Amino acid sequence: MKGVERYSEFTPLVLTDRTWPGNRIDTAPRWLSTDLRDGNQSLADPMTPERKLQMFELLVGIGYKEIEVGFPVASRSDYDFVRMLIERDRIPDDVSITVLTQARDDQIRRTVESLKGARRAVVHIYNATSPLFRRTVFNLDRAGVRDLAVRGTRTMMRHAERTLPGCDLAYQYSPELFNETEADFALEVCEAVMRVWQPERGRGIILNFPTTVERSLPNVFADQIEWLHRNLSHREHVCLSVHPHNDRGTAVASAELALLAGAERVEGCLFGNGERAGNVCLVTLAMNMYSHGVDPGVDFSEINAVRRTVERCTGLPVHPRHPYGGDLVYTAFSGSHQDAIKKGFDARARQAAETGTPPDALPWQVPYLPVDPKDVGRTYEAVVRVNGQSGKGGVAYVMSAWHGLNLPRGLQADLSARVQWHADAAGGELSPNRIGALFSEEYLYHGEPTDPLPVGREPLAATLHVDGGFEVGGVRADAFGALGSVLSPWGIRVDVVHRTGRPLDNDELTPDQPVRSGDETVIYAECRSGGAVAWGAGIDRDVAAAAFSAVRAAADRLARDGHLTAHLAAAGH
Ligand SMILES: CC(=O)SCCNC(=O)CCNC(=O)[C@H](O)C(C)(C)COP(=O)(O)OP(=O)(O)OC[C@H]1O[C@@H](n2cnc3c(N)ncnc32)[C@H](O)[C@@H]1OP(=O)(O)O
Ligand SMILES: CC(C)C(=O)C(=O)O
Ligand SMILES: [Mg+2]
Repeated sequence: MKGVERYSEFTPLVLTDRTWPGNRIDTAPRWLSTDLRDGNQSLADPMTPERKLQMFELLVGIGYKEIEVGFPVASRSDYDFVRMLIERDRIPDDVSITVLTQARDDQIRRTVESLKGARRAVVHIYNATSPLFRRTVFNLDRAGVRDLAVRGTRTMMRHAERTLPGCDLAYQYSPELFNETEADFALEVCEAVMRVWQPERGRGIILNFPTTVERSLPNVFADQIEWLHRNLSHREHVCLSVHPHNDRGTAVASAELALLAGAERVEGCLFGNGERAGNVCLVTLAMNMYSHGVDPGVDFSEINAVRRTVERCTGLPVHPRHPYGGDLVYTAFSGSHQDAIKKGFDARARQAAETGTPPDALPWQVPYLPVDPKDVGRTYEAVVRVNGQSGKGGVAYVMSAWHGLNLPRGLQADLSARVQWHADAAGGELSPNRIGALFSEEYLYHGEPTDPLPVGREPLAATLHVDGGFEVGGVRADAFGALGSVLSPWGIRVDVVHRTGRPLDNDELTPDQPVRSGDETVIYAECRSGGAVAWGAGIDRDVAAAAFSAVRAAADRLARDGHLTAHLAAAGH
């Protein structure tokens, strides 16, 4: 690509004895949501006070205990929002709010004032430390930039002592552009800040290391974090926090590798809102942990509701492919995915029946679905959607999940071919209702139950597949004999009776016009005559009527194709 020569490789810190690759994430970190600060400051139309409050309440409801609520000196409304939370007592006792300020005396004073009356709070000061910013933004050398941080910390402490008596106040410092700062200088600034703050038991400090503009591979960031983790003094009183941005699309990986490397706290936004390509997505991080069996300590069991509120507050849509929360992330359109998903659900139903364990209590092992959609409040119906790329597994899934019908394998293939033809012709997706209607048109008998069978030239033999138990004449009968006797007056030879699989749980059926409505017996008839094969289905509370309808539907199809027997005529039908 033209212009590539204007860019240079990022020069990584060389840490040859790194240990983080062998570590595991087995507990949740401290989370901080910066939706109301970094998220908000990146919006063309910042949130109104009402939306900020909705967002704040959403975050509290999800379980976040540390929430950055704004940059009070940025605007009157930012300041007033902080005041409103405090004065109207909207902050739960176990939640700590954070406010951000530049390392400038006037700003710090006003920021501290915004917290008057708060029971618990964090003042967060930042200044850039990287060579580019030292040169371009501040026109200061290393010592000058270090002094900005030191002076800011002093100003904050002095002012807080007078202004915030009785507030359980914590301090956070961020060397902005940490990832582009020489490691020794980032450490020097943090150590200088700590000499002022004097961390000790009960008086910790949060040192927050941002990839303000993500520039390197995540493993490089992890090396930087492990180096700090080893070299920071007062380590037991330092909460080592990270604040990844997503400019290279690897913010989640940066955060996760940083946790392996010693980070204890992560700052980010829901669905990755935030400056440019966003802050790290807190939903993805939490759900990645959850899907490994680690409780993230925050609750996304109603992910659609969370998404709707975030979209309303930010005015930004969540992408349909966004991990865990997008509209399409639990949906397969393609045949081989659908086949595997259906088999996974079938295996789960079998395992539940065999072990007497409720399906929800079984370990989650369904192909192509990294988490159980129900765990985030999504449904099973949408995991399969059918278009021209779908196969028989997908069609069978729709018939089972939406219509309560477990089609035998041969019928799955037969219906699938028809569905595919229609999907291709229509050029898009076929809805479950459309597939149900197709099934009904193709395989159900819609005439009078007493209509005679059509007359053909060859004998008619039927293999019957029965879904649901049945009785004949009030007696629970042997399936083969019973159905044989039901159909023999019609001159139909019943070869074999199979049982099809158990339908999915009824609560997985939607009330939206399913083909099967209740406790009927369903019989599928695979009828052969003169080498031709056709399928029919019958659904009825009366097993004889179901069997007749199924065979009759199949016979109609054979007759249309000219294959039915003279022997039916000879039998008087
Ligand atoms: C990576 C991040 O997300 S950082 C957070 C960014 N968020 C925001 O900036 C949102 C809120 N900001 C604002 O509303 C405004 O920028 C204000 C109110 C904070 C400050 O406004 P102003 O003083 O009018 O202007 P501005 O932001 O351009 O200030 C730039 C000055 O601050 C200095 N400065 C910038 N950042 C810092 C910092 N962290 N610490 C100390 N000084 C800083 C600059 O060097 C510059 O100084 P100069 O005027 O001597 O050249
Ligand atoms: C204020 C700091 C932490 C920040 O948002 C960043 O560097 O991205
Ligand atoms: Mg940021």
